[in-house]
Parts: sequence; C-alpha cells; structure tokens
Amino acid sequence: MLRYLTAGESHGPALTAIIEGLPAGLALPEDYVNRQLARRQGGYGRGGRMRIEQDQVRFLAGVRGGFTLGSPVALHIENRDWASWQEIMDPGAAARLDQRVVTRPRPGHADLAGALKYGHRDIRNVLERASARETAARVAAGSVARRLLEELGIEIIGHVVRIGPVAVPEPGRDEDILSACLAEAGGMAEQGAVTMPTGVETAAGEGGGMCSGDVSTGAGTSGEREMPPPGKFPDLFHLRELLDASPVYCLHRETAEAMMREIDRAREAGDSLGGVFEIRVYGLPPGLGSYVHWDRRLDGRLAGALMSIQAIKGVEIGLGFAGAALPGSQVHDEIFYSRERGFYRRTNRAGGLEGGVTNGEPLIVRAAMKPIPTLYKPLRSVDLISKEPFAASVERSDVCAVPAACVVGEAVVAWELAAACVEKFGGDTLQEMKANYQQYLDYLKTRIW
Ligand SMILES: Cc1cc2nc3c(=O)[nH]c(=O)nc-3n(C[C@H](O)[C@H](O)[C@H](O)COP(=O)(O)O)c2cc1C
Ligand SMILES: C=C(O[C@@H]1CC(C(=O)O)=C[C@@H](OP(=O)(O)O)[C@H]1O)C(=O)O
Repeated sequence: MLRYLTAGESHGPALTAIIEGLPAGLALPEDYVNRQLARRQGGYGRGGRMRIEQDQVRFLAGVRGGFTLGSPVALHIENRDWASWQEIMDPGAAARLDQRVVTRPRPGHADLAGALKYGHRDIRNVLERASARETAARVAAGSVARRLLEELGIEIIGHVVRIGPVAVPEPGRDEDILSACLAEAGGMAEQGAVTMPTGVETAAGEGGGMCSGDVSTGAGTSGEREMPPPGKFPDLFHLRELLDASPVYCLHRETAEAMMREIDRAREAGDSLGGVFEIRVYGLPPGLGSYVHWDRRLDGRLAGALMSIQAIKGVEIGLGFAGAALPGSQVHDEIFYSRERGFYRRTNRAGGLEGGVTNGEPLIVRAAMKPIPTLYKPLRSVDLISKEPFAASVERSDVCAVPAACVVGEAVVAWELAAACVEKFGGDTLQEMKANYQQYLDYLKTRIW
C-alpha cells in the first residue's frame, strides 16, 4: 500500500511529508521534485509570498545515493517566510501569541468553521494549516509518485482551460480541447503523435496496443475520428515546454492573454478568480482500479483526491456534466476490433475509465476551482470574539491560483495512479514491480489479439 501524510504550518519552519510503500531502487533526484515545486509556485495571479519562497526538497530518509531504499521516505521543504514569523509561530513557550491575532473570519476560507471546531480564539491557528501552502508538500509527494509512473511508461500532463469567465474555445465536432489548443499553439496537432519517450519498453515501445494516446480522442469530442496506431503519444515533451512558457499554463495563446487581462481586472477591483484545469494521463494499461467495491473504484479515488485540494469544488471525468444532457448514443464509446489494433475505440468520452477501472484510453479529468476567498476589498463578516460586524481580514493573498492548482492536480492524480499500480503490481523492488507489470502486459496481449 502506498500512503503519505503531510505536516507543517504555512509560516512555520517547514513542510514535511512521509511516504510509505515505495519499491526500493527508484531513482529519485531532488532536481526532479524541485522542477515540479517550481511549477507550482508559478502562474500569473500569485501574490507576494511566491517571491519569498524558493521551494526545494530535501530528503531526510528513505533515499540513498539518489535511489529509494524501500524504507519510508521523509522529505522536507523549508518555509523561507519563517524568518519573518519566528517570534509568532515559535513552537515553544516563547511564541508571541498576542501578535498578529486574527479574529475576523474570511467567508470562503476555513477560518470560522475551523475556529469553532478546534476551539481556537485566534483564527491564525486555523489558517496556518488550512492554507494551500500545504500543497507544496503534496506536490513533492506527487512528484515521487510521478517518477514511479514514468518507470511504467505512464505520463501526466495538465493545462488550464478556464479562468473566471474566460475559457478556451469550445472544441469543434471533430476536435477535443487539447488538440484544438495545440493547433492554435503552432500546428503541433498536425505533427501528430510520437513514440513514448520513457518507461517499460514493452508498455510503450512495442506498442502492445495498451495505450492509445491520441489527443483527438479526448473528452468534449462529439464526433468520431480514427486514432493513430497503438503505442503512439502526443509529443508530451514539446507540449510541456509550451505549457510552461504560458504564464497561465494554457496552450491557447489568445485565451491565455485574455485570462491574464481578466486577472489584472480582478486585482484592480480587489476581487479574485477561480477556473478549471484538465489533467490527462497517457500510457495507462487497462485494469487499474476495480468495480468490486465502492472504495476501490478509481473514479472515486481520483475525484476524492482532486476535491481534497484547497478550493476545488467540482470534478468531471470524460464528458462529465455535459454527458448528463446527451442521449446514451452520443456518450458511450463504441468498441471496435481489428487484427492490427486489437480492441479499440474511436472516441474517449468516458475519459479512460469504465466501471471505476482504466480501459486503456487516456485518462481525462477536470477540476473546478472556486475564486480565492481572501479579497482585498473584503466581504462582510462578524468578529469571532466581539460578534461585531466587520469587513473580513485581509491576509496577503493570491488573486488567482488556478495554474498552481493545476500542478497540484497533476500531483494528486499521479499519487492515486501510482497507488493503484502498487496495489496491482506490488513488489519490494522496482525491478520486481516492472517484471510483474510486464507479465500483466503479456497476459493482456493474449486477450486483446
Ligand atoms: C495553489 C493554491 C493557492 C491558494 N492561495 C490562496 C490565497 O492566496 N488566499 C486565499 O484566501 N486562498 C487561497 N487558496 C484557497 C484556500 O486555501 C481555500 O479556499 C481554503 O483553504 C478553504 O478551503 P475550501 O475552499 O476547499 O473550502 C489557494 C488554493 C490553492 C490550491
Ligand atoms: C504559501 C502559499 O500559498 C498561500 C496560500 C494561502 C491560502 O490561504 O491558501 C494564502 C497565501 O499565504 P500568505 O498569506 O502567506 O501569502 C498564499 O501565499 C503557497 O502556495 O506556497
């Protein structure tokens, strides 16, 4: 079983995570995790705190010479802002508990509910842990999971599709959102797919028909389109470069610019914005998750993980809510067979999951983030102690954090998928896990062809 816990206050000395259940022998360079941490810190609309922090992971246990040992992995991320908060946040008796006390709960944050639940009279005791600063630790843990998935030829990519009222254009009948954005970003979609760069050779390299990674079979597709030969993937390396170059992690250039203008408008108005991001996973074998129990369904686990991210209020898989308005004939992905390709689909409206089990198509999930609760033009609230009406507290804040949340989304999706892989393929060493995976792929070949 793969599990993890995080600890740490936003302005405390550091964030910590402990991960258990990783196989021994997994290469885990700090730089790999740091790259994801840097992406999480990015995104247009972030507040002043991100100019202070420079998140870097330090492994404290479970890793030696850059490889996992099989023992629990402990990791640590320093809070640079601690330097300004030491007196107030000191874990010892010296803490100045009378300083920077917060008593005016912000609507939409955990302030009031948390203070009532834990008996706090200073809301600081709530916001320090409710803060999405915690997501730095989750991204670090998720990066470890992502590294494991790479070894199995499974790759994750996320992009922002909406910020406030600005969304990437609805895809045409024969297009899905990612390929439409790609085409706009420079005709990449036309270049088509390339073979998977990493992973278990047979999972991707031999193209055993497990992974049909065509972006054109994405959710939002109402038309049908032939998929490329099995084992082909979109050029994820290039895609990631394009995405990282966008300040809002959106491929559609015009939309990205409009998103930034909208964030500027919100900032000037003392307001905040939410949005929607989409995560896609390529190279998944059929058979992860299970329909046999509610808590083993992968759709439920993924939705739970995404909903557990601060400010995420909705999750869709595949067509999601749009599917509810359509007849079944326009929703379900018909099954075809050919000698070259085995079983295959021409559409992927299910988003890669049927019955809570991966079906071999790319996974497509979207999450909706509400607007940031802290407003520079604060909403009305009531003082926790005096019960007098006041404008809510203004803590330094982001105006929009959807791009950052997208990186967190990638991390938690990676985690759930890695956990499902560990559950299915097991093994104390990476070598053993890969051999088990290979055996499963060999078995699948006998069923698919
Ligand atoms: C990456 C990220 C950054 C965030 N930044 C802020 C912020 O600067 N100010 C704020 O009030 N809320 C911010 N939030 C949202 C709050 O953490 C969140 O709304 C709060 O914890 C209450 O949880 P809930 O919205 O899930 O109910 C952020 C969320 C994420 C995912
Ligand atoms: C620190 C992070 O995000 C924080 C999340 C957050 C909140 O209320 O969720 C409030 C802000 O905290 P501060 O008041 O210290 O600026 C954000 O900066 C981070 O993402 O690393």
